[in-house]
Amino acid sequence: MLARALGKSEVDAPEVAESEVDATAEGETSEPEPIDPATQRCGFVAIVGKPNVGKSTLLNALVGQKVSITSRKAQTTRHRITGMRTLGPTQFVFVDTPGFQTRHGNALNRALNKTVLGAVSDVDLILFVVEAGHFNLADAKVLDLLPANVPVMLVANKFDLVHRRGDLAPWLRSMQERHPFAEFVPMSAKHPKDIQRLFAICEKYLPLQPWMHDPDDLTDRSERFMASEMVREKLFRLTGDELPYTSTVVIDKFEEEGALKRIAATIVVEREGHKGMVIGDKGEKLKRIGTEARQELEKLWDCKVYLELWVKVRSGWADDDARVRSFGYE
Ligand SMILES: Nc1nc2c(ncn2[C@@H]2O[C@H](COP(=O)(O)OP(=O)(O)OP(=O)(O)O)[C@@H](O)[C@H]2O)c(=O)[nH]1
Repeated sequence: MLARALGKSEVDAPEVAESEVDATAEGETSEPEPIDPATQRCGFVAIVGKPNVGKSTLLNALVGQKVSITSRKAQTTRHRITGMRTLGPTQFVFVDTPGFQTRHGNALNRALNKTVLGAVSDVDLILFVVEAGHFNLADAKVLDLLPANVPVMLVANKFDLVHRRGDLAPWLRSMQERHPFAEFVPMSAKHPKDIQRLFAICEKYLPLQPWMHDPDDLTDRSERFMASEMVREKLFRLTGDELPYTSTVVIDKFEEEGALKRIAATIVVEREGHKGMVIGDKGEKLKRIGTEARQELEKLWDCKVYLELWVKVRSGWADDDARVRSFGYE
């Protein structure tokens, strides 16, 4: 009840709606009553924001723990979907926005921004995530790119880090002047109660239409994609800020032998110096990236994984349109 705690009059923000959506475990009992298609809601929700504001944490919390259990279904919609969640009569389909890159105008950034713009232009709702109480040029650049015809909800995340909550009211008021936000939601992506409240607020923005996916589905991403994302996550987590975002991961081999998956992946970096950062002293960094990614994949798929990692330098790949495409960015 964070928005409520702040009070509508205090922040002069649009009313926060209550609804019957139940994101608790009881809401997902194994044999729920069938929902009449005439009362079903289904729609696309995009999560955008500058790096590090908590988008991934939020998405994982919204989709639930099983986000990474992949089905083998081919992509059937016009969006790149990262996850979905069906609660009560409503199916929330979350679409991928690979991060707005506003720093450089190279081919990779152009491709990413195009994908992002394509992804958000025809969704039903955009969650614009910022850190509660903060707004800088990087946030403004993302906000500037958002289409005018889609409702945008301001998610003021990391509310738990705001010590003087009264200070947030003037900040929220100043945010109202920046964009005609549909709602203001101070919250913490790490608090399940806030996630439940966010579902309830989002629900009414999704159109009344039959579900597009099985209510038990959580993602339609391939296992191959999940493997490259997992390596990428460990790569960036373990190299910190030193490694430029232009580094990427390519899956060279993905084979299944009974209960074993054999994966070979290449981490592609731009400079010889970056290669050293990834490999680390006596190869210790690369080994750790591999071990951590493998352990998580094993947990995810509940099977043995053999993961082989390579590092290659492809100088200037982020500036080369054809190469960007060859690495899977449209
Ligand atoms: N205290 C607090 N920390 C949070 C919250 N949400 C996310 N974080 C932390 O913020 C950091 C960044 O979170 P991510 O989810 O990786 O952020 P992101 O926006 O996806 O980042 P990029 O992938 O760089 O775009 C992580 O250390 C999270 O644990 C929150 O509500 N409260």
